[in-house]
Order: sequence, then C-alpha cells, then structure tokens
Amino acid sequence: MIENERVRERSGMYKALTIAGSDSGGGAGIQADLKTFAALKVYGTCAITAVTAQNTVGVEGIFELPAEFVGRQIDAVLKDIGADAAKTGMLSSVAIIEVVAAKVQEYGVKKLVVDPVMVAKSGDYLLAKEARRVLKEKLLPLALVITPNLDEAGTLTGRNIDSEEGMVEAAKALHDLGVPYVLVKGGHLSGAATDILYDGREIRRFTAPRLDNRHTHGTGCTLSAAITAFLARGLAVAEAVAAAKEYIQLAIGRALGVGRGCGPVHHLASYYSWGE
Ligand SMILES: Nc1ncnc2c1ncn2[C@@H]1O[C@H](COP(=O)(O)OP(=O)(O)O)[C@@H](O)[C@H]1O
Ligand SMILES: Cc1ncc(COP(=O)(O)OP(=O)(O)O)c(N)n1
Repeated sequence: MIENERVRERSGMYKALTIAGSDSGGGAGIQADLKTFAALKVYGTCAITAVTAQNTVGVEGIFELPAEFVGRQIDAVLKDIGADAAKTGMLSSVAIIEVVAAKVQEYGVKKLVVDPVMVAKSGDYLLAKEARRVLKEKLLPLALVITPNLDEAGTLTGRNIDSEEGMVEAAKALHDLGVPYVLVKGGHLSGAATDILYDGREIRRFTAPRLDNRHTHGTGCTLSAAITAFLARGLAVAEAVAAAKEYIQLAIGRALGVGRGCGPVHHLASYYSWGE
C-alpha cells in the first residue's frame, strides 16, 4: 500500500480507511466506523459516499456525493496518510462503486473488507437496486473479506437463507466469485448469534449468546470496522474476526438506549459505562 512502511516508521500508528455513508444518528456508517477504529487504537480516516438524515427510527433522506468527489477523498487520504487496511460500507450508486473499485486497484489496497450494505434495519435502501450487480462484479473480487448479513448473502447468491446450512452454502457460492474470505453474519437468525467464515478450505463458526436487546443499530458496520481495525493491526483474518466478534458482543451488551427506535451499540464500551 502506498508509502505504508515509511509512514508507519514515522508515526508508529496503525491506520484504517472507511469508505461509507454518514449516519446523522451516529450509530452506523462513518460514525460507527471511526468510533470503532479509535476504540481499537487504530487511526481512522474516511471518504464519505453519501450523507443520510437518519436516526434510530429510520432514514429520512439521502444526499449522495458526486462519485468524482468520493475519489478525491480517497486520493487525499491514501497519497498522504496511507492505510494498513480499508473497508467499504454504504456505496449508494453504480458510479461510486466504479470509482471505489478503480481507487482500490490504483493504490493496491490489499486488506479490503467489503460490507455489502444494501438496506438499513429500518427497511430503507442504501444501495440502488441496479448497483447490486456492479458491486458483485467489480468490487467483491477486490476484497480480502466480505461480510454480508442474511439478506445481503441471499441477494448476492439468489437464495433464501434461513438456516446455518443455508449460510454455509451461500458462503461457498460467494467464495466461488473469487473472494478469499466470506463471513456470513447470522444476526437475523434466531438462537445463538453465529457468524460463518469460509476460506475455501474450512468453515469456522463464531458464536456468541444472543443478547435480548433491540438496540442493534449499526452492528454490521461496527463488526466490519472492527475486523478492518484488527487487520490493520496485523492479525490474520480468522483472528481478526474472532476479536471483532468479542468487541461487538460487548458493544451490544452495553448498548446506549439512545433514541426512540433501534438505538446504537456502545462503541467505547471497553473504556467507560454509559452515564459515568
Ligand atoms: N442480538 C444479538 N446478540 C448478539 N449478537 C448479535 C445480535 N444481533 C446481531 N449480532 C451480531 O452482530 C453482528 C452483525 O450482524 P447482523 O445483525 O447480522 O448484521 P447487519 O447489521 O449487517 O444486519 C454479527 O456478529 C451478529 O452475530
Ligand atoms: C450510513 C449508513 N450506513 C450503513 C447502514 C447500515 O448499517 P448496519 O450496520 O447494517 O446497521 P442497520 O442499519 O442494520 O442497523 C446505515 N444504517 N447507515
């Protein structure tokens, strides 16, 4: 990655870039990613793709940035600061996906986590329907890890996934597209919260007790940001997923109860309890 070794020698910091949308409610998107990077002691930078007017109840509006300007943000960050790892979240449109894919290739970003965000928990669309095919064809093959939830894995594979066996089948089908590591998240199944990682050889299960908590807004963004941070710190993929799973469990367990709807998790739970 660009000048990475030289930059680390100078600053001693691990760095991660998020390319995602802004959530005015602070629970998902860029805000979740930067809080997560900071909590995990990684210097975070960002390229904003779209600004949402959003809270814990839903998405009230989306203002998409020009694709060319998304590219300029990525240029500004990577030619100066660099990134040990990067992630994508809400990409919004075909044009933005194309710019992001081009920049990932131009700068040789190797540790790329793609969270194929399509629809918010509230049901609002965060990716144009016509962009799904482009995401699959142009960005997924550049990823080291992808982190679809059940619906996203279903859309990308044309299946209806409602069981762990279905998650395994989807993970294998997505690996066949050329993705080295596929993590299918099981947050929307009943029972334990089990995510499945497939690397082309073995299936690994990451399981945690399901927390009875409606405040799970931004869990997907937060998990993928934590994986990115641990990759930036040099962990191997399976270790990064295991560490990220512990992090999200704590963050959900200490969720803040902010707002009238589905509130954010506590990204800084390991540092302080709410109200202190
Ligand atoms: N109620 C819960 N208790 C414990 N873990 C959960 C819960 N809901 C989601 N998770 C975990 O949070 C992460 C995000 O999963 P998921 O909710 O499926 O993603 P998304 O937010 O993209 O829909 C996964 O590790 C999942 O297992
Ligand atoms: C700006 C923005 N990006 C992504 C999401 C979706 O986040 P996710 O972690 O999947 O959480 P939920 O929407 O499912 O709570 C978002 N809402 N906003």
